[in-house]
Amino acid sequence: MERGACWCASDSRISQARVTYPHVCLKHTANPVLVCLCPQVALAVPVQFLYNVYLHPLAHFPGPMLNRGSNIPKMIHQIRGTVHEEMLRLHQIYGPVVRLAPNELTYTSATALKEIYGNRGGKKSMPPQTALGKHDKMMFGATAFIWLESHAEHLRHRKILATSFSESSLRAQEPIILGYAQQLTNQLRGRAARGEVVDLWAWFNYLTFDVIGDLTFGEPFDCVKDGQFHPWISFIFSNLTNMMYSQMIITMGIFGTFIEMLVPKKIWAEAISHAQATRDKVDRRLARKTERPDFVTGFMKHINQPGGITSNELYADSNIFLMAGSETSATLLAVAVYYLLRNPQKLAKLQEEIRSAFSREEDVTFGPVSKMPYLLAVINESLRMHPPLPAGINRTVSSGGAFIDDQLVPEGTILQVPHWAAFHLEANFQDPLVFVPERWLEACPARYINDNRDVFQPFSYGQRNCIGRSLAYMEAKITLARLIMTFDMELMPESAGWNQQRVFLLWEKRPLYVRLTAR
Ligand code: HEM
Repeated sequence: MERGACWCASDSRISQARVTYPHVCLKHTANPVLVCLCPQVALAVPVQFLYNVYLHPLAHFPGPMLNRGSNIPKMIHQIRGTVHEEMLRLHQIYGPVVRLAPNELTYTSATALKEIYGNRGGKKSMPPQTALGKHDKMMFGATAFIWLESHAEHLRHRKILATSFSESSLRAQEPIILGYAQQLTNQLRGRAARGEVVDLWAWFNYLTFDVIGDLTFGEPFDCVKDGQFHPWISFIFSNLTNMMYSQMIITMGIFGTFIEMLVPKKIWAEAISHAQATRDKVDRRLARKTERPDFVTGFMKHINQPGGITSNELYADSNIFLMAGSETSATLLAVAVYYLLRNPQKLAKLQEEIRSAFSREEDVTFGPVSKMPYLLAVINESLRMHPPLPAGINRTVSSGGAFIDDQLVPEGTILQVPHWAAFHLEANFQDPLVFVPERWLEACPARYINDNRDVFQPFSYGQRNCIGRSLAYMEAKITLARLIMTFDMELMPESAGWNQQRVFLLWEKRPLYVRLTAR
């Protein structure tokens, strides 16, 4: 194609240009393309905007005019990492339902939460945004169960995988968790003895990644032992950020496809080599005949059996275990430590509960810690203050539409209950910005008695809620109790505002600097 020539000039030029699109377009023909498209775009954009604001089926839902007309305001906040704060601000102004973007509504009521994520009393449940899993097939030959649109298919996976997350499986897995928790305190004891300040955010990630890696693949990643991140973790982190961009691209429709074509080849190559490494690890685990109680032991007999799951499906599901089960749990632990160190009276209460119950760290096991009310209250309040998935999970209204809080929402609308915003609204929680574990105690102070506990679903709700919820509580209780048992902790001044983080699907990763003193 000649430099400066227009694609619209002839059909053959169009097809030629499309074949070599990324190079031709970016280096030589960007201006002519824009020249050709400009009049149409210039006309289409305001027409679409006016349609969205005044004639769209969601036109009567409240929200700022710019959000009602265009995806751009939401995207700006997503790119800046402030979408969670923006959703809180909008709900404070407009109430429990807000039109965040032309085709998106966000809700903060418990009734809406049940309708959006729940089983809807026999009506068709709402599927997740399945397009996010569209690259799974290319990487693993199957889509991970979390993205499956069909509820029947999701349920087939879920029933089989759930055997590895049952109470009895958890009890069998406890020694693996205890082993890593012990390794963590040993490592930290060494650093405390040398007077080093440690980044507990990183150490919690080492721990949770080791635990989930070991339970998924039956072999260690040795992050805690080596005191450093495994390259696998950086891939997961960058993959999560990519998912946020994918989500944005999907909402852009045809423009999204255009943008997707510009993704550098290096990113695809990295994703494919990561997928290969996942497959190799799963294959090694399947070839190993062991009764060690990891996830695979629980569902081994269903793999490649009629009505079971195929090994391709297992590759994709294993990838999800790693992504869903490591960073989320590390966030919870880091948040709990941060808020305890900022609130010495609450820390003292927890120290009293734990230190009066045990005389040695080795005695801190799940049985006794699962009966500690203040420890549970601290964990729940940490999940409220800083939910690991701050922006909520999207669902799409299925055929026939849905009645939510007495209003009809048409088919195809994207919905969510944004966790951070819902948990920080004064309409839902008294003193929402204050860390008050007592609100979760049975003997709840009168001031907090009317808190809207039903909207507090940090692990989501319904058939697709978090399968690893009990595992996450177990890991958090054991690790936190062992830390409190073993060390006194002091927050370093450079981490004083650690909770002020941006959100890119998950929270921005920032070091949590703490000085530990062994007791
Ligand atoms: C504090 C820690 C955690 C939090 C806050 C959390 C939260 C969530 C949320 C909000 C969902 C979305 C459910 C939905 O789509 O409605 C989810 C799904 C999921 N989580 Fe977790 N999670 C945590 C820990 C874990 C752990 C330890 C695992 C262990 C492997 C895990 C595995 C999964 C899986 C596999 C799904 C998909 C479930 C499905 O589609 O049926 N999560 N989690």
